[in-house]
Parts: sequence; C-alpha cells; structure tokens
Amino acid sequence: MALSFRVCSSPLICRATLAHGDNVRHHHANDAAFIRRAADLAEMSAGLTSPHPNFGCVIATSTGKVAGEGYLYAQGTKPAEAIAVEAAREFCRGSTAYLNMEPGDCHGDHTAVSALVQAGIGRVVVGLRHPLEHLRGSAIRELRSQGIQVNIIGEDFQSKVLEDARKSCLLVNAPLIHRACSRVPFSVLKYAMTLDGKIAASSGHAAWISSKLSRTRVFELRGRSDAVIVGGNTVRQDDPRLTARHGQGHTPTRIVMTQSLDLPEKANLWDVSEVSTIVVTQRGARKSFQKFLASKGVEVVEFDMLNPREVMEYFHLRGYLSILWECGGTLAASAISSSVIHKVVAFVAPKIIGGTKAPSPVGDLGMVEMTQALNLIDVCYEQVGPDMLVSGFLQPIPDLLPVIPSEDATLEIDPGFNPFEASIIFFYKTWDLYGSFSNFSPHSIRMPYGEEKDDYMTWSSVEHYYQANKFVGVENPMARDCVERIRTARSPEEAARIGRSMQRQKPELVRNDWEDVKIEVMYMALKCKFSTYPHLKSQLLSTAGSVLVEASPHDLFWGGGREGEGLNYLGRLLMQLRSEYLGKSSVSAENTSLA
Ligand SMILES: NC(=O)C1=CN([C@@H]2O[C@H](COP(=O)(O)OP(=O)(O)OC[C@H]3O[C@@H](n4cnc5c(N)ncnc54)[C@H](OP(=O)(O)O)[C@@H]3O)[C@@H](O)[C@H]2O)C=CC1
Ligand SMILES: Nc1c(N[C@@H]2O[C@H](COP(=O)(O)O)[C@@H](O)[C@H]2O)[nH]c(=O)[nH]c1=O
Repeated sequence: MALSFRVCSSPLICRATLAHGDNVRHHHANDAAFIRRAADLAEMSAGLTSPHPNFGCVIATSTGKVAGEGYLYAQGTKPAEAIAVEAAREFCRGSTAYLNMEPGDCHGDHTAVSALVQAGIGRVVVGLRHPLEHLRGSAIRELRSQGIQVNIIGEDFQSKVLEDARKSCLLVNAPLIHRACSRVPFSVLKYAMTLDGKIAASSGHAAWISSKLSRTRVFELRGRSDAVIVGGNTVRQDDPRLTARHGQGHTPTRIVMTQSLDLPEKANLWDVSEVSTIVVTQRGARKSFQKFLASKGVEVVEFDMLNPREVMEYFHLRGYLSILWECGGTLAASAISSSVIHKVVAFVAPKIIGGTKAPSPVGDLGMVEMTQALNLIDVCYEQVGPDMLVSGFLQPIPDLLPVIPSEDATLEIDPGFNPFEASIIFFYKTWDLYGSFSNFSPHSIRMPYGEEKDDYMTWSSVEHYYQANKFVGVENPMARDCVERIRTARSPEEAARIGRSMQRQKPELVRNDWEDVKIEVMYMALKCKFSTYPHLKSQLLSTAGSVLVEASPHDLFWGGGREGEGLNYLGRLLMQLRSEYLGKSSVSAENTSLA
C-alpha cells in the first residue's frame, strides 16, 4: 500500500490523519532500523566462509526491544532465523522478525520458516524477496499460509526511510542478485593510486602506493570474493601472492588472464599448497608451459576468444558469485569496455610519483570528450589511515521489482509449462534448483565411523563424511585429528578445504585403499542422505527420465567438466540410486563402470 497525502478540509479529520501519519512514520522508522540491522548482521560472515547468500534476522518485541539476532555463517549451517529464535526464547511469541531477505529454504525442509512459525512469531518484515526464481516467494507464501502477517518492503509499504533500508538489503546480496539477473559474477575493480593518478612508477614498481591499513582492507575484500584476477603483466611485474592474509577465513581462487602465456617459471601464484590458481589463456598458447603449470597443480583453461566477458561467463557457470579485479590499467580498460565491472574501489594515497609513462588505473576506453566519462553512482568516501577510499557503482544493482515470474506464476500463465521437462538436469551450487543433489547440501547423515561398523556418528553433510573417510583407519594420531577436524568443520566448504589440503600436503595420512573405495563411500553416503530425507528422495525420483550431471567444470571425476569431458561420477551415482529406488536396479556402486 503506497502512502498518499491529501489536503483536508475538516480540522478533526486533519488531526486524526496527522496522528495516523505520525504513527505510520514511527512504525516505518522502526521497521527500517531493524531491517538495516538485519542487513548488517547478514554481512557478518563476509570473509570467513566462501561467498554465499547472506541472511540476517532480528527479532523485536512489540515494545521495540531487540530480543534475538542471528546470521548465516556459511551455506548449510543453521539459518539466521533459527539462531535469532533460539536467542529470543520466550520473547518470540507475538514479536516481529526482520529478515533482510526471504529465506531460501532451498532444500524443501523449511528450517527457517518452521523456526519462526514454531516460535510463535506474529509478524515478519522482509527486506527483499529471494532473487532466485525457483525460491522466490515460496517462504513468504508458507509463512502467510501459517497465519503470520508478512510485510515486504517496497510491495506492502513504501517510504523514503524504508526505501533506504531496502537498499542496504540489495547491497548486502548484490552478488546473488547479479547471479539471478545476469550471466556474469559481480565484479569489483580495486586499485591503489597516487594523488597524481599513477598505479606504479614509470619503472613499473608499485610496492607500495597505499598504506598498510589500506592493504589490510584489501585482504578483507579478497576474503569476500570467490576469486581475485590479474593480467599477465601484473604477474611478471609484481609476482603477487593475492592471498587474504587475515587468518583462518576464506581464501579466494587466484586467476591469471594471459594471451601469450609468456609467464615466469618461478612465481608465487604457482604455489598452490594453500590456494588454487587458474590460468585462463588463448587456445593453443605455449603448450609446453601449460604442461609445466599443470605439473605444479595450476589449472589452465583455454578460450577460443579470450576476453573479460567470455571469462566471466565461464566463471559464472562455475558458480562464482563475486570476483575482485586487481589488475593493471590494460586489463581493467578491457573489462570496463566489456561491461563486466560493476563496482570500483579506489585507494588514493597522498603521494606524487610523476612520470609521463607511469601507468594509470584504467587504460584506453576510446573516449574523447568528458561528456563520455562514466559516472559512478552511490559514491562513498572514507578515510583509511592516510589514504582516501573512494568507491561507487559503475552499474546499478538490478532491482528485482517488478517481480520476476516464479515457477508458480508461470504455471498460472501456462499450465502446460513443465519445470522438469529438461532431458539433462545440471546441478552444482546448493542454492540452485537441484542444489540438494550436491554433496555440499546441508543435510546431515548418520553413518558408521571407521572400522567399528555399529559405531554411528552424525556428519553435517555428505561432503564432511566423504572427506573424513580419506583418513579413516590410518594408524597415525594426525590422521585421527584430521578426521575430527573435518567432522567438526563448520561448513561443507571448510570440510572440503581441510580434506583436500591435507591430502595434498600429507599424502601419507590418506588410507591406502582410498582410490578403490571412494565411489562406494560416496554411494553409501548418498543413499543415506536420500533415504533420510523423503523430500529429497521425491525430488530425485521426479527427475526420472532425465540425465543428471554435476555441472562442475573443474572436478573431472565427480563432475561433468566444461565440455562434457568429465566422468560425472556424482551424476551417475545419483542416477543409479534413482533407478535402485524405482526398483530397476540393485547393483552397488562398485559395479558402476567407467565406460
Ligand atoms: N597499484 C595498483 O593497484 C596496481 C598496480 N599494478 C601495476 O600495474 C602495472 C601493470 O599494468 P598492466 O600492464 O596494465 O597489467 P595488467 O594486469 O592489466 O595485465 C595486462 C595483461 O593482461 C593480459 N590480458 C589477457 N587478456 C586481456 C585482454 N582482453 N585485455 C587486456 N589484457 C589482457 C595480457 O597478458 P599477456 O601479455 O601475458 O598476454 C596483458 O598484457 C605493473 O607495474 C603493476 O605493478 C597492477 C595492479 C594493481
Ligand atoms: N601496489 C599496490 C597494490 N597492488 C596489487 O596488489 C598485488 C600484490 O598483492 P600481494 O602480493 O598479495 O601483496 C599486486 O599484484 C597488485 O595487484 N594494491 C594495493 O592495495 N596497494 C598498493 O600499493
């Protein structure tokens, strides 16, 4: 309902309308403040876990007191709403829950919604509908069907103060919103320049322009990104590490974009013991160097047309939500021209280096008049130590109003629409439509531990169980410690990170028969998961007739690869399980052939 202001002729009505208006404004200010707080909370896990949809929840009593708060730590961990409900305890009854975004509940278990319903929450205020089409509106419908009053900012009520609060909800999930609306990840171009606009001296030397404090902020920015990208020249000139040196948090993948592949043999980026590196290059470039990189554990991806757009579309398909560009001006200009940069973050240091040949942050864009200049929007200025941090958007965050038609809405328009019609079903990221097929989906399983077949334990996800099994039964305290670290990892991503890095760094801790048993281990875990959760089993059965492919372009064993070159073992095991459920097969995973 939009607010409207009318001219009154009756003083009585006028007073009443004014009083009502004051009341409405007061409510709006309260709602806006709590929604902004929910958005702030949603950002609390930034840099600690890999980028994921950000959720925050505030529960406020009818007197306007905060009774409980929560935020999602990582994909698959306890929902923000459930944490806030636990904190607010008996104060939940009749209170209002403020959510920056509609809960995803992407696995059909409605944990977030159930927590609110069971706690007796009276009203829910939602900052933003879920941006992904297959999730959009479903939690809101569910809450309403349970008798809870749900107000959506921008739909059920509007005002300047609420609009600002809604903007903070858009900002905190900008990468996810971009994922929903475009085919490229959310990209931030970051650079440090002197007051005279140089990113290095004429010699190319650039360490350092910005202060230590500013560079610490860069580590935080890296921690919030799925990947950091640079061009070939920056690798040759700086030999960067591109790590987020801020403790135990998330470390982004490093990406190098190079046409020539004329890169040094010795480079910090080729050390992949802690973080992986992907080199994207022109098809056919320096095959011998490609082999060298592969021997170092660096992944090389060839492109027929190496340009920022193709590269970003590729990483979008790989599930990347956000990319930090830390390249020089040459690649930055190319990326801006290709319209893949959404935000710019510039650290301006109070230094002058001069030099007509010293590089600047953005190379040639082909513009000749100031009227052609790109204007940043929503610009922010912040002093960081001696430097000034200027940031702003090159493209607005796409607003999802008016509503993108959901599956239900499409069905209403076209009853012949069949969402399950596709003959190949791809799944990968847990928040996607078939995300619950992923090992990383937040479904815990109870499985035996080690040799003691009747000693059952709960594992937070299939991935936890799978990774831990690499080290099970090995007579070494470090192996046992590894299993425990994986078992207690706070997210499937963490479990995978520990399992993979320990396997790389300490191969002697991996059980001898791992290669022989890993498929069976995975199959048993999947079987347990789909048998434990009836809604997952139904979803799996609903795909009957379709080929299931894990759309992981880099895992060529479990995934299908970029061009179908992967073995797609995860897809195969799921299809095998499906046919077992349908009574067509009772073969075990051991019999799954490589053919
Ligand atoms: N102060 C700061 O914030 C930063 C400063 N720097 C400084 O900048 C200087 C390097 O700048 P610059 O030369 O611009 O480095 P870039 O990081 O922009 O690298 C340019 C290279 O990127 C590769 N590339 C691949 N595809 C493309 C494409 N479509 N368009 C453009 N480039 C592509 C090419 O590599 P190839 O030649 O291998 O084919 C090209 O030579 C260094 O002195 C470095 O210290 C760098 C980053 C940040
Ligand atoms: N010179 C410069 C930056 N340069 C960027 O940082 C990279 C080096 O990262 P690392 O090896 O991880 O420390 C370098 O290659 C370039 O991308 N960044 C800044 O915040 N401030 C600076 O003054």
